[in-house]
Amino acid sequence: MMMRVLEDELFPSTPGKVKIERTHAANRQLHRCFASTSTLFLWALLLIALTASYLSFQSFVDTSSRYFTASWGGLHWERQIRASAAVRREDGIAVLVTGAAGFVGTHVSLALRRRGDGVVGLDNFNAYYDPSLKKARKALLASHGVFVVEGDVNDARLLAKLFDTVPFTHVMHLAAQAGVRYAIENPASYVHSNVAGLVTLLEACKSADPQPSVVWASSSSVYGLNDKVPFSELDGTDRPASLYAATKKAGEEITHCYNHIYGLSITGLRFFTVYGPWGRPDMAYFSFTRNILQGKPITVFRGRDGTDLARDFTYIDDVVKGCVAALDTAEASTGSGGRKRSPAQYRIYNLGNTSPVTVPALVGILERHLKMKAKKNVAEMPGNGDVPFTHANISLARAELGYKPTTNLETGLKKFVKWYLSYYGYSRRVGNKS
Ligand SMILES: O=C(O)[C@H]1O[C@H](OP(=O)(O)OP(=O)(O)OC[C@H]2O[C@@H](n3ccc(=O)[nH]c3=O)[C@H](O)[C@@H]2O)[C@H](O)[C@@H](O)[C@H]1O
Repeated sequence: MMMRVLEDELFPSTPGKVKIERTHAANRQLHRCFASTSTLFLWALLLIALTASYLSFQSFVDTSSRYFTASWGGLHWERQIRASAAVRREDGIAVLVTGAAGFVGTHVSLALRRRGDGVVGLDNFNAYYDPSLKKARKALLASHGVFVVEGDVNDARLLAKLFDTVPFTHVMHLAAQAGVRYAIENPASYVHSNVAGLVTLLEACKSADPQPSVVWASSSSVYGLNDKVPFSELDGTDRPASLYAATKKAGEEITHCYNHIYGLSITGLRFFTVYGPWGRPDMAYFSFTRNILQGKPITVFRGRDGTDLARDFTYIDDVVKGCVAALDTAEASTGSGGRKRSPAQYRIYNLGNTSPVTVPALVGILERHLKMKAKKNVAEMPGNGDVPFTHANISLARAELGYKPTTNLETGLKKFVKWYLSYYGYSRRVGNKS
């Protein structure tokens, strides 16, 4: 029987049968084909479903990991931001302070908070210098009710979120890549923070509703190779001596552009070698103190012609008063929805001390306060961006901000040394670690 079937299939006896058998075979082929096509189709469906669920899982992981691992976002975070931004005095202001865990940022944030203004900090806690000092400043701010968001001014989404959460009246923009000589080692970091970061911040400010007034840190270094003293805001600033100076000068041009197009109220403050407690470890007065205490040598640079270098060292409390006065006198921005309604205020001020001191004199003061002698090496100023001297004319800041520095280098360094010894755990007998 089996043989018969096989024969019939292989050698059909009638043409009709052949036709029928052929039809059956074709059907079977077709059926197989359909069967395999539908299997394929099912597989394809399964694959698509798997891919889709994988992708949505990925996006779920991305989104949720942002909430679980990112340092910003979420309801609790928003509550902290709003609490920190809450204004506690009549006519108080709500200020976003960038670089809040930095030296000047910490002091300005504290001053604003103490008088009842709302303050939210932003800082990326980068490792340009010991981040543990920045964390300690953050803790100090937290103990005064100032919340510092960990994030970068280049993060446009974060900035948009901050402005969505709080209608800041002012931005105090102090986040920057500081330091004159480090630009030789890491030029890109200056462009990243001082140019790209500034533009990202200004973009956020111009789009914010209401637009905040912006006060930001420029630098005495924009005077560059100028030799007319004291440096006045009316002097030319087109001969920067370092990339740091060039990015600060670029900042002055960039802010002008946002003022002109979008009606942002802008105040640029040219800081002159600011020093004091909670200062920056990369600066000379700070690193000299550390080395003197540790019995290590310091290098004192000297001009090519043998002259001593000099700086218009400015004490932090004086600079803070200048910053706060700049915020208080800043007019409102005039734009909205990314468009200017009328011309907006654009100002630039020197915040210096008006009495330059040479670097060897600075060392002498430190030696007296530390009651220790420095092991000094003298070397010619390397050609890496330093300028021989700085000296501020502060008439404009005095007239328009009521800025009046009151702390000389002797007094200011005394306060700095006191803080340094206490912060780094030296006992009262200077030089001994407790
Ligand atoms: O006003 C500014 O806009 C800038 O001020 C500050 O720059 P500077 O005035 O260069 O301060 P700082 O490094 O303390 O050097 C002081 C002096 O010590 C000399 N110096 C320095 C180091 C050293 O080892 N030896 C030395 O002699 C050195 O040659 C100089 O003569 C800020 O850092 C900068 O971010 C910016 O804000």
